[in-house]
Amino acid sequence: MTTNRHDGSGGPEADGSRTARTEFDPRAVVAHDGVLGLLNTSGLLDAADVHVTRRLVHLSGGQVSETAQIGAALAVRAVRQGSTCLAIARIPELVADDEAVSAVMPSSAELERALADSVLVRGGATGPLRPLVLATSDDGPLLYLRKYFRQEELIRSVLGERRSSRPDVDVTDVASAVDAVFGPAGPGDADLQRIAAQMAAVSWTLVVAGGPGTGKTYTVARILAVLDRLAGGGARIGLCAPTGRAAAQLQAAVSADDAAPRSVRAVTVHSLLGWRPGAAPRFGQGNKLPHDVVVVDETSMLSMTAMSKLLDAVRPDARVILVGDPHQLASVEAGAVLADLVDGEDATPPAPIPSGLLDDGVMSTVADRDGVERGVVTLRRGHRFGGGIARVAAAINRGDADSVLDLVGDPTVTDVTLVSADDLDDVRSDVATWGSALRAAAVAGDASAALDALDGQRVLCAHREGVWGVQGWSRRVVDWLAELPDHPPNLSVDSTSRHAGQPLLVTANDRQTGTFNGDCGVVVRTGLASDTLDPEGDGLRVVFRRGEHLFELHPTQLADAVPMYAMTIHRSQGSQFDGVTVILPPEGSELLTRELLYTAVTRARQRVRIVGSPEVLAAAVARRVQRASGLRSPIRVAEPT
Ligand SMILES: Nc1ncnc2c1ncn2[C@@H]1O[C@H](COP(=O)(O)OP(=O)(O)OP(=O)(O)O)[C@@H](O)[C@H]1O
Repeated sequence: MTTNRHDGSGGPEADGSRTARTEFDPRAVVAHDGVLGLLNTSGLLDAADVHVTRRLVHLSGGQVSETAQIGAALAVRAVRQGSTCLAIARIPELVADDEAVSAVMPSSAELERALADSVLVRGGATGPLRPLVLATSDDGPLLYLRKYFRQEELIRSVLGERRSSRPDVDVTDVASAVDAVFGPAGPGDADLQRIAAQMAAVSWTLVVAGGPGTGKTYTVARILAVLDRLAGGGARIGLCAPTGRAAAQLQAAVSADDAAPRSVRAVTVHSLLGWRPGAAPRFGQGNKLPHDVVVVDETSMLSMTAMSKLLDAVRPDARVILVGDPHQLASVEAGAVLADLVDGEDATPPAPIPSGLLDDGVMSTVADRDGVERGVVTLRRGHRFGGGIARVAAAINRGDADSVLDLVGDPTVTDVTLVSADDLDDVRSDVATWGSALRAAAVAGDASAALDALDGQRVLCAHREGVWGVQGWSRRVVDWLAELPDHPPNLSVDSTSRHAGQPLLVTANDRQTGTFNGDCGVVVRTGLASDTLDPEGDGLRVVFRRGEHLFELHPTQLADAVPMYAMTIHRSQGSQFDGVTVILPPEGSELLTRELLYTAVTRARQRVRIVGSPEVLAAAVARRVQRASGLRSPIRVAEPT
């Protein structure tokens, strides 16, 4: 059984706040002297950043200036915060208006000079250890921990190599396979799903990007059918996703789509690679994966390390299709590879597209023609929701806070509203409607209706802890529900007893029961008898839905499940609900970013209520996750590596 940390907890500094450390703070370095100790006390560095830096300095065997040590510690910090490197030009952002930090922090130019001269970058007399790499890029100098530089290099070189040639296929065969799967094209039909399939046939690597409900899974099922036809049937297809839950959902979606080849099975990326904790993956450079096509779903959640292992393991003559929404939250580990690939600039141009593949007239109407030619097809037509949600989501992505505020305040836009935290009557009424529907269906033993009710509404919080986090809002929802006449009065947030209508969140992967971290189920009566669990557990079952399929478990089979009355936005990734209530904290926080807000709003199919102030909402739209990486533009390294 494994536990995925993808719940927004992210460790003690998960809210991104920087506060000065007291001596009892576990992130404080005990013997903190020197400039690193000072930066630790100020809250900029964690103990881990300081300890790793001291170790690197010790191993390098030479004198390392304080300035270079600051650079090393900031590079460690950058990885801890999700970047693959330190963007040295952005040092002033770290200083902000903190006087203590400003007094000791070198300028970007001083830092770059000190690093270029340092044994950490150049190597010392005692050995070849050079733990840091200094590179230049269009975004200014970048400082890497060597391990991450190597991973990025591998991704760059494998993708560059794959871009330089194309599979040897006949365009007339492609046209007939695409017609067979999609039906004949209409005149001037600029159908991006169809274009994605045409490009997949002639590309070693294709990115299929798009927001929720734009038909990514639908398109992948058809791409696989096209590729299978071109291979004469029997193409070996590896379908994978970063988490167990995403893989299970992908499997359910693909199985329900008649277009997809029947034999495909979705697994986690780790399982595809035979990658167990603490060991190297079974498949890699010297032992390539057998598949002809490898599809990665929810690629936005894939870390750079996992992407580098995957690309190392695919055969050069296997197609790779990366699918996902680049605007969503990135991996909890370092890297935002999908967003980098979608927005980045390639060092080498792609091999020419075979003539006759794409209709020139059709392509002249495609807005992002350059993207298509680079092998990045972005689907834009929403098939699931429209109206206000799509407009608000688009404005959030553009960083257009004024439009977001106009839309949420516009009385004609009824599907997205902003409500004040002092006026929660509507939210309370939504919760009551949700709870009563859940309870009624569960007491009647109607699993399908109970699961429909469960997904009818969800409270999503940016934070896990605190009054405005999952902790506080779960209590609030429970208090509201306990006052309803149809609910048991002894409801509790952390109850271990089960009752009909209780929503549950699974917190760990469990192969035996086929449940995954993040799955939500509901306790229903089986018709046998009681409302609460008796010692044998008879009378109640926990039901789950996977695609079209329902399954039930005895409550005692679920070792890792907790009552769920609210959840973090991180954990809601990959799920959809009819209505969503997004709780913003009263004060803006570093965690509250454009990506987080976009992810929350796009979980809803029909309506969104945002609880918070216009100021905090606008600040969230303006705050972008800036993960530094060298995959966005060509980079150069002065030192031999
Ligand atoms: N061209 C199409 N014609 C008809 N229905 C479509 C088409 N494209 C997508 N759909 C339908 O739209 C819905 C959303 O599609 P799909 O699940 O593939 O989107 P998605 O981008 O994978 O969404 P998510 O990111 O939320 O998983 C599905 O019911 C799908 O069958």
